[in-house]
Amino acid sequence: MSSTWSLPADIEIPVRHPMAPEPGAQMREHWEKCFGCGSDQPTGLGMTFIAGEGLTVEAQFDVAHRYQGGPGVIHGGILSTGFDEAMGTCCMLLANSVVTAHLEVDYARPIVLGSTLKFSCRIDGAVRRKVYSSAEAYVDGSNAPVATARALFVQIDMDQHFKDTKQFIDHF
Ligand SMILES: CCCCC/C=C\C/C=C\C/C=C\C/C=C\CCCC(=O)SCCNC(=O)CCNC(=O)[C@H](O)C(C)(C)COP(=O)(O)OP(=O)(O)OC[C@H]1O[C@@H](n2cnc3c(N)ncnc32)[C@H](O)[C@@H]1OP(=O)(O)O
Repeated sequence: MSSTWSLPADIEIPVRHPMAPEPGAQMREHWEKCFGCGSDQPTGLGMTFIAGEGLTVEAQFDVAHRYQGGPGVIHGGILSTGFDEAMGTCCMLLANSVVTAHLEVDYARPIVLGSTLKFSCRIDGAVRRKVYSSAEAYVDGSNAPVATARALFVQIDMDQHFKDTKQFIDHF
């Protein structure tokens, strides 16, 4: 796998928020209607997240048959959604609201339907509102990643960012 991705020279390691879940504790969903993590989104991925040490998060979901791309294997867009959600949730360790500005994925192996797909994610650093993250995906029983990803998230003001879609929101 190769990538042209590089981190900026002025990157700094941010501080994990003191109110972030303890290592080993579950990370909460950020929005119950979210396709990735939402408990009120029955057709979604139903991802779950465990806070790790430092600026890390472990995530997973089961690769249901409806996520099929080619015969018997996951759709690449579903895999990238999993990365997006897992790395975005990792940014919640900073207690910031973020959206994805850039996401890139290297697909190394096909992922068979019925697998449990696991993600190891970390925050690599931050510059101003920018939070850089990277992650690997694994399937059960393998130590070699089936895919890797890197992403840039940008901190937002929630009221401002969702000002034109408030009709979909009833609790913030
Ligand atoms: C729809 C789902 C929403 C989910 C999030 C909801 C709530 C958030 C709450 C908690 C978050 C927790 C967990 C998140 C979990 C899951 C993750 C799912 C997230 C998504 O799935 S979210 C949907 C897809 N996402 C978008 O819908 C974004 C559309 N977009 C924009 O809304 C703007 O584009 C924005 C806000 C990104 C920036 O706009 P802006 O005006 O605020 O700021 P600006 O442009 O100045 O950029 C500031 C600095 O970022 C650099 N920069 C920007 N873009 C770059 C790029 N592509 N490449 C390299 N650098 C980039 C600039 O160069 C500058 O850098 P510098 O500081 O060095 O000048």
